[in-house]
Amino acid sequence: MAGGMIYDRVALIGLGLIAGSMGLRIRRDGLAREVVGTARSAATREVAVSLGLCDRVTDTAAEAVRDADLVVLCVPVGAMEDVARQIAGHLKPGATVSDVGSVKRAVLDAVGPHLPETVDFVPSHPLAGTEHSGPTAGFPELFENRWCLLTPTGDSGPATDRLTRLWQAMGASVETMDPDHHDLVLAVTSHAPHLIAYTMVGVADDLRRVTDSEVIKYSAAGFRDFTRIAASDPTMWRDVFLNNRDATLEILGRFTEELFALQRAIRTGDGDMLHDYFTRTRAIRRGIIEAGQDTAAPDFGRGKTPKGSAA
Ligand SMILES: NC(=O)c1ccc[n+]([C@@H]2O[C@H](COP(=O)([O-])OP(=O)(O)OC[C@H]3O[C@@H](n4cnc5c(N)ncnc54)[C@H](O)[C@@H]3O)[C@@H](O)[C@H]2O)c1
Ligand SMILES: O=C(O)C(=O)C[C@]1(C(=O)O)C=C[C@@H](O)C=C1
Repeated sequence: MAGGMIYDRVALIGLGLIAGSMGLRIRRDGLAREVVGTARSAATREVAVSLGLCDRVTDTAAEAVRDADLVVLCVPVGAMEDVARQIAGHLKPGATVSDVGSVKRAVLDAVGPHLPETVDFVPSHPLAGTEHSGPTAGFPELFENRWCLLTPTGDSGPATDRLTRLWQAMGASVETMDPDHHDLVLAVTSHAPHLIAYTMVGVADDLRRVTDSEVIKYSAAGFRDFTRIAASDPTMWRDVFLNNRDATLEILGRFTEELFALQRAIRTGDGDMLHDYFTRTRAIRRGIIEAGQDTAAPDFGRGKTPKGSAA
């Protein structure tokens, strides 16, 4: 469904999974008159144009943001400051600058100080992704039925409203949130789970010598899901952990305590404890489904075929 034109010119910096999905959706539904993209490598820029992720590409970020009324930084969290420095002197007065980083406080602190007072900075985080990265990974339905969290600070009401309309037109439900609170919530729901998946797949890899290829051959569904998550982009996830250190360490501390309690129950044969624990966690899953938030069907994104649509 077309959402009508919301911006005149949108500039996407870094042409990977998220920027690609935004560009395809914005162009498909006419949400901007023009989408300009830029990436460091000429090969990525060429692929982006050939796939229609943007109308045109520029060699530098400084050129891409010229006359753009929305600029979205779609690079790994650790690269945001460098990009902010490159674009700062070239932004159109009155423009909105946003980003899609998975961590919000560190990006706010890294980008904010470089931006002129004539622009509004409205950070965003679409809670949508896959384990694939790069310009070929994007698809226009990525944000459909997903949350997008905005963490504006200061006086950016009209800019936030307009950006909200864009994310909604791309299929997302939008909420605003305090950046530190965002980082704590995401440490629980995304960052720690990714680290646990990385660890579990690492353990299986260590065991390979003992089990030969059985770990892969007899991979059950739970472990397969872990391997999908653990196949995510290494640069992106390195930057997430380095930039959401305190919240992630806080959650991992709690995780370790719970793990020890379960370990003890197994060792002492405390079946009641295990049963009670698993009953509690099952209720949480059922609550998510009843709230209609189980949009992350296992195949969604993998085959780039949204739930319910024909392959
Ligand atoms: N993948 C996900 O599941 C997901 C979900 C939500 C948000 N995010 C966030 O979105 C951002 C982009 O992630 P993605 O999945 O699209 O990644 P991606 O790897 O698909 O794309 C990142 C792009 O940034 C470019 N890039 C990397 N380092 C750069 C640098 N130093 N300077 C300029 N460009 C650079 C890469 O070449 C690539 O074009 C990240 O901040 C990530 O935390 C990712
Ligand atoms: O489905 C996936 O592959 C994801 O991991 C996406 C996911 C997540 O849900 O944790 C990963 C990182 C983001 O910042 C947002 C979404």
